[in-house]
Amino acid sequence: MKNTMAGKSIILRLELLTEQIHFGQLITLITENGGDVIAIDVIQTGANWTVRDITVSASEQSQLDSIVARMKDLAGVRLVHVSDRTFLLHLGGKIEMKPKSPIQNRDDLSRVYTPDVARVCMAIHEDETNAYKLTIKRNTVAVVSDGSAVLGLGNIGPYAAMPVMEGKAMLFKQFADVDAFPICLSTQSTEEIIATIKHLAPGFGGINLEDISSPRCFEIEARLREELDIPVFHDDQHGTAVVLYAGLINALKVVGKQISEAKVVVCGIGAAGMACSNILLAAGVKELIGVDREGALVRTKEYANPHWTEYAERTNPNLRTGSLHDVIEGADVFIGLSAGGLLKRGDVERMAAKPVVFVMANPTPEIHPDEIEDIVGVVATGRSDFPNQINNVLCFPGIFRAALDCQASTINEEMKLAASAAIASVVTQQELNKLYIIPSVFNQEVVRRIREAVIRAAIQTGTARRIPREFRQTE
Ligand SMILES: NC(=O)c1ccc[n+]([C@@H]2O[C@H](COP(=O)([O-])OP(=O)(O)OC[C@H]3O[C@@H](n4cnc5c(N)ncnc54)[C@H](O)[C@@H]3O)[C@@H](O)[C@H]2O)c1
Ligand SMILES: O=C(O)C[C@H](O)C(=O)O
Ligand SMILES: [Mg+2]
Repeated sequence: MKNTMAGKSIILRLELLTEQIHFGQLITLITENGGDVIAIDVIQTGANWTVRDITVSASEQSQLDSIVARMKDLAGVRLVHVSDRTFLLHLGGKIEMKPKSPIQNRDDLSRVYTPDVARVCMAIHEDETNAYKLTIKRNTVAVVSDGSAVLGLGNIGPYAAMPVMEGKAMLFKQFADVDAFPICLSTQSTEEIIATIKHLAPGFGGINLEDISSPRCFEIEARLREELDIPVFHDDQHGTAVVLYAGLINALKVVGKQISEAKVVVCGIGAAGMACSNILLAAGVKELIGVDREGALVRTKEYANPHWTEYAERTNPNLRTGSLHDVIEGADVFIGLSAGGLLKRGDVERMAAKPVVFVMANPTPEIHPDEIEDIVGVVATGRSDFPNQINNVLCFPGIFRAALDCQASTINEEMKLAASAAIASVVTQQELNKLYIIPSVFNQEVVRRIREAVIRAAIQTGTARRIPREFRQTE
């Protein structure tokens, strides 16, 4: 399994004093440290100095790191900056807003803006449901984070969370043509987050909560679901659960096990771990053990986190106690939604035969798949650079496409289960194998099937406020 991780080439901007350093010395330094010079661009030159961009690639990040470190020590060289393709893609942000039609003359101006726009405003004032017809609401989702649990990076704050939220907005647009706005809030107060989202809801057809740490995320979502009439969906909980269940349906087929007989250990009972556990219980898992920082969650213990106490009531029927290392013995399925590096090869060796190991912490999984590939039935991660990417990106574009198209008032359990089944169904029986349990996000069937299945579920459960044309005859 090859890890083709992005970022193995960098661009070094160097200011060189030409009397002190020869270009050949730089090339030697780069090649001696395992790098290849891909391109050299002259940016500026003076009488005895020059500024150049040198693009260097290497097979390992550590080689690039040592090239950068040694450059810094060279006399006559000033390292102006180092950028890589990933950073270049982020310069100035990743998305922009564009008008749908140009404003070319006064007539256009008076229609899109005052005075004519006033008639449209009044049409909405008279009937607020017209907002779905006459504003961006029908196709727009707010991706809202407080920066408190960004990927597996933790509480890095709202500014640092923006690249992830911009990325989600890109994915919404590319995969499902949903217009999404990244919104990062400078508060981590539950009440302030709830109030802020309620105040900004009028312009949106849905709210995608993202990377808000547990347990606050549970109350924030529950209150907003109650108080708003548009879908509120905490992606780290439900998007992850939908995709996890889709992956597990297919992984269990590969290893020939039944979900009702599988012993499942979930590590990290935060936002994602809680929702994934809930979907697994609903799907019929009987022996489910949650593990977090205090070891296996068990009802004979007291927890400061009331969600863990409630969780322990519903899980761990055999009252197993101890660390992850202790309770993983004999498990058929491991699901990691905690932090990088927590799982050891020795733990996987002690699982049942043909174990299913979903190590979904981002960006660093609980164990590197290469370390266990030879001893697992199926291994999956959350990343796009390994096979079997169990990532909520497979769910959120399609589920919101469906919710917007039928103006769903909420996204309920039936809609989520329909989405899981739709994702799993994209992989045919003939295609299914250890390295292909879940479709690629680039597979266009994914959004199409989720949309269809979820709209049907919304219509059947009465949350659809609009029946899209193609569903009208058949319902
Ligand atoms: N692949 C995906 O689609 C996907 C989706 C959501 C979250 N995730 C990943 O799952 C992880 C958790 O995300 P979240 O949103 O649930 O965050 P969270 O902060 O709500 O939950 C993380 C949980 O892991 C626990 N944890 C952390 N370190 C631990 C340790 N050493 N031992 C035991 N438990 C530990 C925490 O106590 C917490 O309960 C992150 O790495 C995130 O990137 C992946
Ligand atoms: O953003 C992702 O790649 C998945 C998920 O939302 C996460 O928080 O890790
Ligand atoms: Mg997330």
